[in-house]
Amino acid sequence: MNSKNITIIGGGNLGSSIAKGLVQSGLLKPEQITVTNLELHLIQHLKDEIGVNITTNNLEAINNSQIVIVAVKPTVARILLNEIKEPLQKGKQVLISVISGIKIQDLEDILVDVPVIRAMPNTAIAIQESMTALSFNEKGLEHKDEVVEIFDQLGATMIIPESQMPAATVLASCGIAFALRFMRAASQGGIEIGLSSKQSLEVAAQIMKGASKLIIENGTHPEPEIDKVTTPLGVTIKSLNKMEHEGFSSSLVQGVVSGHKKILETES
Ligand SMILES: NC(=O)C1=CN([C@@H]2O[C@H](COP(=O)(O)OP(=O)(O)OC[C@H]3O[C@@H](n4cnc5c(N)ncnc54)[C@H](OP(=O)(O)O)[C@@H]3O)[C@@H](O)[C@H]2O)C=CC1
Ligand SMILES: O=C(O)[C@@H]1CCC=N1
Repeated sequence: MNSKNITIIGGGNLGSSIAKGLVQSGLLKPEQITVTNLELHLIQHLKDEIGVNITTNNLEAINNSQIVIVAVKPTVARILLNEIKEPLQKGKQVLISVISGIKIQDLEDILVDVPVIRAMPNTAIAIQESMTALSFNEKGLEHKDEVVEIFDQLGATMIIPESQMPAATVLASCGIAFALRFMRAASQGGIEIGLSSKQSLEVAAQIMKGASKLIIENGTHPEPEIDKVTTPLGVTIKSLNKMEHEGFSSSLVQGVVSGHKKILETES
């Protein structure tokens, strides 16, 4: 990896987060990373804060790179891919698409004979804590090790068949927003029972970190961990039962399924 350059096309929410994570990881030097955008002033902060190259010239950036990450909105994806297909087909750069709802076949229809990987990360990639799902086309598989090496530096990585990509999009990528909404709701509850807004948020963030680490580091399931907290006749079970009466788990499951239906419509 040390000698390769990466271009990120589309320095928006996710593209900028990927650039930040890459620099923080130390896997590449900032000068090996180029971020492009339609308007340079919108990504000037990346040059100022993390020292990566910035440009509006997609073709030049691609020609100077071996790995190209495309992070534009689905609505402009096809136009963009048609604009950049020539240098990609000539140079055989590895193309990593984080665009949701655009299948490998759609990418291959435009980019003939190019190694293609679909990656579905979340914005915690900026701090190397993403959950990233990866699917490869046949040529992309030749680059599996180096692509996994990159995303392993940026959090946890899961290789999945592309048929699971809609599910991974909802749970891994949208899921960080679901978790943050839980955090906000918990902290609002905290304020109502007497903690300051600052205290509430600090507590809510730390309980989520603690809960995550318990599961990730111990390899256990949430339910036995919940059992350890629920004292008979106690406070926790009173709160949990009220939450469940109000549809807590059910609303989360339905929300996830609803997002899945939406992405399946896009991918069909
Ligand atoms: N945000 C997230 O958490 C996640 C997003 N994704 C996917 O990643 C993609 C990007 O999402 P997100 O970062 O939120 O979107 P943003 O709109 O924040 O970022 C996309 C950026 O690409 C720029 N852009 C558009 N056209 C071009 C072009 N031709 N050349 C260079 N840059 C261009 C846009 O500029 P302008 O605004 O001026 O149009 C914008 O700054 C989407 O396809 C999304 O589905 C996947 C997983 C998680
Ligand atoms: O909301 C969206 O459509 C994108 C895809 C995954 C996360 N954000």
